[in-house]
Amino acid sequence: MQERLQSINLYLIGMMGSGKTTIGQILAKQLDYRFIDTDELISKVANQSIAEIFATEGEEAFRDIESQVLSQLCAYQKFVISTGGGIILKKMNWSYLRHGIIIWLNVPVEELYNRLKEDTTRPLLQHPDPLQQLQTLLEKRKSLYAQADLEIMINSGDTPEEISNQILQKIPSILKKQSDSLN
Ligand SMILES: Nc1ncnc2c1ncn2[C@@H]1O[C@H](COP(=O)(O)OP(=O)(O)O)[C@@H](O)[C@H]1O
Ligand SMILES: O=C(O)C1=C[C@@H](OP(=O)(O)O)[C@@H](O)[C@H](O)C1
Ligand SMILES: [Mg+2]
Repeated sequence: MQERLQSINLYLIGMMGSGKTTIGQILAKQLDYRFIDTDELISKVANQSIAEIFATEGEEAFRDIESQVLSQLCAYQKFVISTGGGIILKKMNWSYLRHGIIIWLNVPVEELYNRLKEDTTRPLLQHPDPLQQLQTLLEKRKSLYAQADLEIMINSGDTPEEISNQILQKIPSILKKQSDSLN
């Protein structure tokens, strides 16, 4: 599989709580790839948590840093890159994501809510009705996530290891599609 992948990066996209950060680390180990999480890198570069960046500089400033970080990452190879849920919002970001294989972790909104209801680190969920907020965000973003090369439908109860294995199983079909389109 590593040989067939030819060091191409894998980008995980999807809603907050879909497991991008968790599954990206497992997938990277399985592929002998390096792992990076855009949020983690942004936090390091800004020397602030994501919540602090939203509070002090606002979402737009965060989105600009997110784009810059992504633009630099696509120069590297052999990375699994877990993104933040809103990375798909900027059109420009798609030109960076398209350097690699884009994988959408599609998780039902009720499951996202169960995972994140006690979480205080996602500023967009600090809302009087977080379930409604997740539904609204997904409605706005769904057609963008659907532009991924691969959609992984996740049911509650699927473990991160199972999901990572499912991704590994499905990657060859994407590589085939890509090589067919070059012929
Ligand atoms: N397959 C899974 N089953 C159960 N809980 C999960 C699963 N994947 C992730 N989680 C949990 O959900 C929360 C959000 O996961 P995270 O990887 O941070 O998602 P994201 O990066 O997409 O926001 C974490 O508490 C994580 O442990
Ligand atoms: O969906 C979003 O707009 C966001 C998702 C977060 O990352 P995760 O998807 O890893 O939670 C983080 O980038 C920020 O809070 C904004
Ligand atoms: Mg994350």
